[in-house]
Amino acid sequence: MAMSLKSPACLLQLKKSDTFSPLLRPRRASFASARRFQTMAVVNTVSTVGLSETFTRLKEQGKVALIPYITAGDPDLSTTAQALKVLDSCGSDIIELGVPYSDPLADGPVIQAAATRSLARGTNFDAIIKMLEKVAPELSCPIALFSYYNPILKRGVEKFMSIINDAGVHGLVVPDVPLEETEILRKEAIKYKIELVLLTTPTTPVSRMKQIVEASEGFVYLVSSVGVTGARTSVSDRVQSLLHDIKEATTKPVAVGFGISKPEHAKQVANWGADGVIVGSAMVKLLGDAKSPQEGLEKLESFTRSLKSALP
Ligand SMILES: O=P(O)(O)OC[C@@H](O)[C@@H](O)c1c[nH]c2ccccc12
Repeated sequence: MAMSLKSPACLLQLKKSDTFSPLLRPRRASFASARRFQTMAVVNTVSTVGLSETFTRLKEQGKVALIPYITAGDPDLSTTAQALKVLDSCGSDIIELGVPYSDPLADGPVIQAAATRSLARGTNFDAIIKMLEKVAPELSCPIALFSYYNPILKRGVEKFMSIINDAGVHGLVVPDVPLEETEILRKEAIKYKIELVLLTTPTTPVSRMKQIVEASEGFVYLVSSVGVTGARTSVSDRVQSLLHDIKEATTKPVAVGFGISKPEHAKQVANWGADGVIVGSAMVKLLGDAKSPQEGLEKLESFTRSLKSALP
């Protein structure tokens, strides 16, 4: 669908969008969300498949997944809601939505600043969930929520999984959960049909990488470089050998993140055999630097399209 945010009609289109892509399947739902789903059915909601099925479908089509990350509530939650729709309608295959956290140790300055802005506006988990309950049924691509471990523990693992499942979330990425503690998360995630994505890095020993890929659901997150998130001028060519090693160990899809900020980076990583490409800081920067939310959304749209067109 040719989509531009130039005209207000576009936002109208976004609201009416009932993109029924071949990826759609009746969502698994708890009773509560099933009831909500039935009542919503009249308003052209779309339903999405989960992370691993998305990768399966893309692989059948010889395509590589584009996976943007944005921080919820930056610059505000209503812009986040629109950004999710823009990302969805401009070619994203999975969207990583970050829950802002006060101590984002693995994040570089761009995402740290986004989290600070969002928290300063009063963004909290309940408000994010409320927004998702409204927006998720209108998206044709699945959401993978991104949260640090502490907020999950504070709310209670089972409660957290149940809440995000009811809100229509399909996946969860927790960058700072030690592998030894993933068992608790995994058990509850499986119970609530949430795909728990685990991360492996360039310094992860092969034996530990094998445990991680074995336990990871949805896809394996390969962190491309040591350090924190943030756009790099180039993507380390070590990624090629890391992808090779992981693909020797598993048939699960592998998506690469960290530093990817240009279409040529995305193309390079796809050529090295990645099943998905994750872009965060570069997306977050567009929204954060924009003079207005509208300008941020327009820049997000054209950047997403440029990345998508660089991928098979
Ligand atoms: O920002 P980058 O360099 O494009 O990397 C993706 C990253 O933003 C996203 O996946 C993410 C956001 N916060 C994180 C913390 C740890 C690992 C990954 C992340």
